Amino acid sequence: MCPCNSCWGRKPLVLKESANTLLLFGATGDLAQRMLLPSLYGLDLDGLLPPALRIVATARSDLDTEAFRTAAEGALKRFVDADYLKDEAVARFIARLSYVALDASDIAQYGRLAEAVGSTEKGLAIFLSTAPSLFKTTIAGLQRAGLAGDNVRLALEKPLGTDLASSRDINDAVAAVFPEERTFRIDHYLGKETVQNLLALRFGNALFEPLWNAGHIDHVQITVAETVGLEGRVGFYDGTGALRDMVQNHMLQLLALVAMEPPNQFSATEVRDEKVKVLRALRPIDASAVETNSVTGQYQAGAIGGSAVPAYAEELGQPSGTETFVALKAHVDNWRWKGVPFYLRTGKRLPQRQSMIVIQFKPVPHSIFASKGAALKANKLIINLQPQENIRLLTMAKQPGLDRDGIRLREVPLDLGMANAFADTRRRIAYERLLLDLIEGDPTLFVRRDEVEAQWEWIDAIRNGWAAKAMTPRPYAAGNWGPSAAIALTERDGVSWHE
Ligand SMILES: NC(=O)C1=CN([C@@H]2O[C@H](COP(=O)(O)OP(=O)(O)OC[C@H]3O[C@@H](n4cnc5c(N)ncnc54)[C@H](OP(=O)(O)O)[C@@H]3O)[C@@H](O)[C@H]2O)C=CC1
Ligand SMILES: O=C1O[C@H](COP(=O)(O)O)[C@@H](O)[C@H](O)[C@H]1O
Repeated sequence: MCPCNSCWGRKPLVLKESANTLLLFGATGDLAQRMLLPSLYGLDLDGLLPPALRIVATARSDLDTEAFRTAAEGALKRFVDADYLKDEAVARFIARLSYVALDASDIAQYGRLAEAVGSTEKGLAIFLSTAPSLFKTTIAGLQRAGLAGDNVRLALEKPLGTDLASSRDINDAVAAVFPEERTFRIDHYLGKETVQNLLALRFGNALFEPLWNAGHIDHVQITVAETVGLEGRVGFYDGTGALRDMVQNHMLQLLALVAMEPPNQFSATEVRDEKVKVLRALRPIDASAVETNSVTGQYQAGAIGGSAVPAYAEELGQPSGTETFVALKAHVDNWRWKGVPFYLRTGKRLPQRQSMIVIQFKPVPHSIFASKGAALKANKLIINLQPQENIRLLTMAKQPGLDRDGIRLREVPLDLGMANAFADTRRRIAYERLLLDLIEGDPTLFVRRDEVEAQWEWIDAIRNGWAAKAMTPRPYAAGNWGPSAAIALTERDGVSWHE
């Protein structure tokens, strides 16, 4: 912590030096192969990794360094766009890698890891891309092997618990060895370019902030729709469900970024202080509110893009009460957002992959065009996170022409998008930003303990409410936007989901 004795320990002591070793747990896993190794390669390609950085990979599989390097090269060939695979860059990256086979649950084996890592004096960044059930022993093993000292940072992948109690348990185990300023909790949505661009849009322009409140905004919609189903993560997903898999982390982070007050600077403490205030101001959706403010669903057999898709229970191999879809109507109880609903929805096997935030502004107070028969639509700001990354402001404009009987208006998008402005920039994987920040020691885009715990507190109330009201997921056919009750959730307020 900061030694200044005047900031109540809130100010992080930022470790300015880049780490010279990255220790990657779970290096043979899906996340490492699909995202982490390609991200590290991308950083290396662009000359962003410290020249001397070594990457020590570890997992249970009985491989040696040569075999791991071959597997890593295979992963790059599969998951990196061929345009960016340059022989020289691949060879340079692969040469950074070494591998140590280790059963992370056996604390006695960590000595071998310490040997491979060597001195931590010049900074060690550790990334746990393993199941959370391994976190406690891993942390104990690292400590015992001398891999947890002052120059060591620890990054943890989600899920950080399954409820507030288990999350506290993990956080306590981490905090016993790694102080908060050296703990980097990953939410990969914070690494997405458009998510960071949301902050630039809000706080880099004079235009939006004066309107960014209940006086001018009617409601906010946040949609994270996926076409994929279980993708082989049977045990994990069925024990988790959409609320805990997506809302607890990614969607609440998006909501917090939309709703937060301007931090006085773009730095870790200030940004996270503002986000946590929003999370704490979320009105609980408890047993008295779950039936009106939440809808859950589970996909049945259907079709997406013309291809037949089996039901969730069929993919799982047994009946289940787990929700694969959730829609919520949330409120942030503070002055800025008084009376403004935040509608959230996420689900698997929806018609298209689409993540977006829609800010629906209120209509103009009086239409001067009504007497001429022209209809006005209220402005809408649409922030597309994926698959397209762009920001559009829907505005009203005059339809060109000499209309004798009046004036015709139409809705036109003002494209504030990155697609055109940065057409020559390589689209980065979200983990590139996060891995670079971990290596360099900047925690701004990582989630602080109080944020995670505020998120869980809100989620636990919803789950307890569902249990108290014996709510079970409603069926929806794969390829639809969830059960019809999710449409009714907004239509009751005269609002339609933006599609
Ligand atoms: N995959 C994804 O898209 C996402 C994953 N996550 C989270 O990231 C973490 C990793 O996910 P993912 O890569 O998909 O999981 P996988 O099951 O594909 O990989 C798990 C990794 O952990 C290693 N491992 C398992 N048990 C041990 C052990 N006892 N000792 C040492 N290593 C062990 C495996 O090694 P080996 O194979 O050699 O046994 C493997 O490298 C999970 O917590 C997951 O929830 C979060 C967001 C997205
Ligand atoms: O964390 C998770 O995120 C993915 C969706 O990530 P995205 O970047 O592709 O939007 C989701 O599929 C997965 O279930 C969840 O665990």
